[in-house]
Parts: sequence; structure tokens; C-alpha cells
Amino acid sequence: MSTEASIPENLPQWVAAQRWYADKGSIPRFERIGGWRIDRPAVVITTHYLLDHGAGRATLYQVPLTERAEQLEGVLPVATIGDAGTASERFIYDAPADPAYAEALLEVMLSNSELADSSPEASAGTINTVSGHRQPGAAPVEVTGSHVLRGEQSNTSIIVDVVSGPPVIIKVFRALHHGENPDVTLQSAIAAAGSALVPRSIGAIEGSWSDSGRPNGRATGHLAFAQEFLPGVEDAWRVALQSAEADEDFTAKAHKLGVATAEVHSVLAAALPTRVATSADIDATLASMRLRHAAAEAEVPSLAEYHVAIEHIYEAARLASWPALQRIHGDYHLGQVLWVHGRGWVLLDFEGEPMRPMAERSELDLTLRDVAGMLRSFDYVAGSVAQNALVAASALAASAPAASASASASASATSPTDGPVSPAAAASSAVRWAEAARLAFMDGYTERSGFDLRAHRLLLDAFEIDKALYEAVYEARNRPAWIDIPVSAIGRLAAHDPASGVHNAEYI
Ligand SMILES: Nc1ncnc2c1ncn2[C@@H]1O[C@H](COP(=O)(O)OP(=O)(O)O)[C@@H](O)[C@H]1O
Ligand SMILES: O=P(O)(O)O[C@H]1O[C@H](CO)[C@@H](O[C@H]2O[C@H](CO)[C@@H](O)[C@H](O)[C@H]2O)[C@H](O)[C@H]1O
Repeated sequence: MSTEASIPENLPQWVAAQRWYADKGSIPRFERIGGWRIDRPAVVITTHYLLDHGAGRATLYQVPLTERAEQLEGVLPVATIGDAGTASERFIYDAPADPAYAEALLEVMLSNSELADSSPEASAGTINTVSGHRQPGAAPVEVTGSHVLRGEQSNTSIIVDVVSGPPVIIKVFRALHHGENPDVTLQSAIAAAGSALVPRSIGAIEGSWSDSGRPNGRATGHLAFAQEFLPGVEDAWRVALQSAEADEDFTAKAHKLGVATAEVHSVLAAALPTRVATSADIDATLASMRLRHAAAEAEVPSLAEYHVAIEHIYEAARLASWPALQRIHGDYHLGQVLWVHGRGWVLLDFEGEPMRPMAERSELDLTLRDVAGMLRSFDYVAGSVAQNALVAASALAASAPAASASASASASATSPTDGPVSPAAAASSAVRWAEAARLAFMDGYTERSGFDLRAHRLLLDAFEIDKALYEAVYEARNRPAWIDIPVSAIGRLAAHDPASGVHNAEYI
């Protein structure tokens, strides 16, 4: 990396091994289309915009690196350049692992700075501008250290410790897109409305780069977003899973989650555009559901069994009464919500479904999509508890083969409180747990929004099916062992076929 434009030779291999690299199994073929640079006394921070031509469709990645003459303690370099042991030797790091990067990003945001690219692409006429945006009311911070958040993330988050006040989390978006990133705009709008239902926003950075596919040849999009980090809290998926496994009552929390969800929808409707759903909107929504249905059937052939029932439900949805369209979360599930003691539920990650094109994720939509997402998530808890019980029972049977003959029918898992529980018993208690949680969530939502979910059950069914079809594809691609969870749900939902008359019955 002797000039700003060059990248370390082994960078494609390094990127291929990162969790955020979308085309698993392939090595990227990068074209550097620009970037920007910040110089600090002991470190040079260079952000590269790298277009990957290695996979089917070109994807633009943001790859920030730091270059140092001295090694960073406890951090493995991505590469070393120059002659080892001489004055020319330099260590190249993944910038999020280098505290100098986090500090520089916060400086750019909090001072509303404007930077310009000084790399060779810029002299060829492409000026990549970078601009920081401070959230009104955000105070200056003094950084004391930082580390990368570990976990299965599609972006890279850095936790930054500061001298006073709560830590900060900076999310560095890896795949870049033209246009607003809803994660930034929606959370900033909710925080600006004074709501504590999302973490306090601190600021964001936007960048521009060349894009021959756009009318003016330029694209502009979000590069990073900073907000208050809530330390020591668990996401709702873990809280709910523990509660279901212990067969504890979750209805009060689920009810509060319904209220919080309706509250966030109401803040979004007040702060951002809404519109009455026209017949063109309804047709477009159903057309996109049908496309998703066809794509899911192509990837998961066993879904064909439910084809006709799903079509009937979509047709009934078309004739139903539709509420107004507005901005929504878009990929709402228990993993996107934190339980914070003394504060209650806090919602995160408004970036929308990762498998949906970014431009679509900013379109106005039905709040029922989020409601359906969370209802599906309670069902996932039940499915996951049932699977865990089966796994535990087979492990037990494998470790005690002599007992296995009598144990297999009621193959036992061990309950933390009451001793052995059969997988069938664990599964049915988890189903009851999920049903109660779903009802409580719906009640909380209905009470706060005034929108009676049970009266719109048919429309909600269409959105639940749509989400479950998305999940079937997601699981087929990422976690085949989980695929039965959405597929069984599709079977149950398909049984609500209006042609079967079941809709007269009360169901959840
Ligand atoms: N402000 C925050 N406070 C505490 N934890 C957070 C915060 N933001 C994110 N997290 C944690 O990081 C995880 C991933 O964040 P998320 O926004 O979902 O990133 P991604 O889009 O990369 O999946 C969350 O599930 C949560 O556990
Ligand atoms: O969190 P992401 O934005 O990356 O969302 C994707 O991954 C989720 C899994 O982590 C996936 O969610 C599905 O599994 C969850 C349990 O792990 C469950 O709670 C959700 O209801 C279910 O949809 C999500 O669909 C996908 O977009």
C-alpha cells in the first residue's frame, strides 16, 4: 500500500474469509473505484471502495484499512509490506480493529466535516466527497478505546469507550448502495422525535463514488452510523428462548413489545411520509408477494403442496381493507430488539431484509409486515425449543444406549428445573408458550395503535405467509437444519385457506 490507490495483494483472500462478505465460497475480484484518506501522526487511514466482479452481480464494498510503522498490540495485521525488520516495514490492519479509525469517524461526524478524495481516481475527474452529519444534540466525545463487536453480523460494528457517558457503537456498512440507508434515516428520525424506543443517535457519514449505472455517473450513500451502545443487555431472541425453555410466562413482555412496536409505527407515521393504499399499491404488493412465492417454490420444492391455498389467501388479501402505507422496520424479529432493564424494549437494525434490494427497502409499506415478522419470530422460538429438545434427547440416548429402548418413545431431554422432559412435551409446551406470546403481542399492538389486528387476520395471514416464504429461502441458503420451522408454519397458515371455511374459527 505504498500509494493510496493500491491494496494489499492478499486482500481478496482476507475479504473472502470475512463474515460480511456476501458471496461465500468465492474469492472476490476487486476493482478499486475510489476511496478517501485521513492522516494521523502514527497512522494513515485509507477507505477503499472496491467493486467485486468475482460473483454473479457486481457488489461494492467499503474496506477501510490502517497503515502503521509500529504493530498494534493484540491485533493481527491483514498484511505486512516493505522489508521485514527494516524502516520500510509497515503493518496493515482492518481499520475497525484500530482505535484510531473509530476516533477519526466520530470526529468527522461530530464536526460535520467535509473531506475530498486525493487519490489518482480523483485527479481523473471523480471526486469522492465524504461528509459527516452530527445528530442535533449529540455531545462531543473523547475516545479512550474501542473493539469490534463479535457475532454474526452483515456489517462491522465497533464499540467505542468514551471518557464520560455511555459507550458508542459505530456501524460500518460493508456493502455500499446509492440512496439512504433506512437504518440511519429511520433510527435518526425516531430518536429526533424524542423516543427512547431506539438508542440515541450520534451521527452518520455519507460518501459519494462513481457509478456508471446512474444518470449522472455518481452515487451517494451512507458509510457509517453511530449511536448510543447499551451495554450488558440481551436481545429478545435470547430472552424469549430462555423464557420458553423454562416455560415461563412471557405474556407481559410480549404485550409491552406489541405496545412498543405500535408506538414506533406511530412515531414513524408522524415523522415521515404516509399515503392511502391505492389499488395500484395493493396490486404491486401482491405482485411482489407472488414473485417471492414463485422464487421460494423454485428453491424449496416441497412448498408446491400449499400453492393453491396460498393463492386463495393472497386473493382474499387483495379484497380486504388495507390500512395506510408508511415507513416500517422491514426485517422485524426478536433478534432486532433489546430488553433494557429500567427502559423496556429498544428496537435496532432498521436496515430491512438483507435479501431485498436496498432501493425497495425505503418504500412505504404496511405496518402489518412488521407485525407478521414478530409473530413469525415467536413461532421460531417454539421451533427452536423443539429442535433443541430433540438434539438433547438424542445426545442423551447416545450417551446411555442401554436406556435408549425405553427412553426413545419419550426420549428424554433434561429440564433445568423438573428433570427429564420428552421432546414431544417440550415441543407442545413451547407451542403453547408461543401462542400466548403471539396473542399478548397482538393485544398490546392493537391497544396502542387502535388498529384491531384480529379484525384484519386475513391480511395478516398473507404477510405471515410472505415472511415465512422468505424465511424458507433464507434457511435453505443459510441454515438448512432450520428449514422445517418456516415450512411447517406455511402448512399451518395454508390451512386458513378461505375456501376451506376455517376463517370463521378463532385461531392465532
Ligand atoms: N445500540 C446498541 N446497543 C447494544 N447492542 C447493540 C446496539 N446495536 C447493535 N447491538 C448488538 O449488535 C447486534 C447486531 O446489530 P445489528 O444492527 O442487527 O447489525 P447487522 O445489521 O450487522 O446485523 C444486535 O443484535 C445487538 O446485539
Ligand atoms: O438479523 P438479520 O437482519 O441478518 O436477519 C436475517 O437473519 C435472521 C436470523 O438471524 C432471520 O431471522 C429468522 O431467524 C430468527 C431466529 O434466528 C427468527 O427470530 C426470525 O423470526 C426469523 O425470520 C431473518 O429472517 C433474516 O433476514
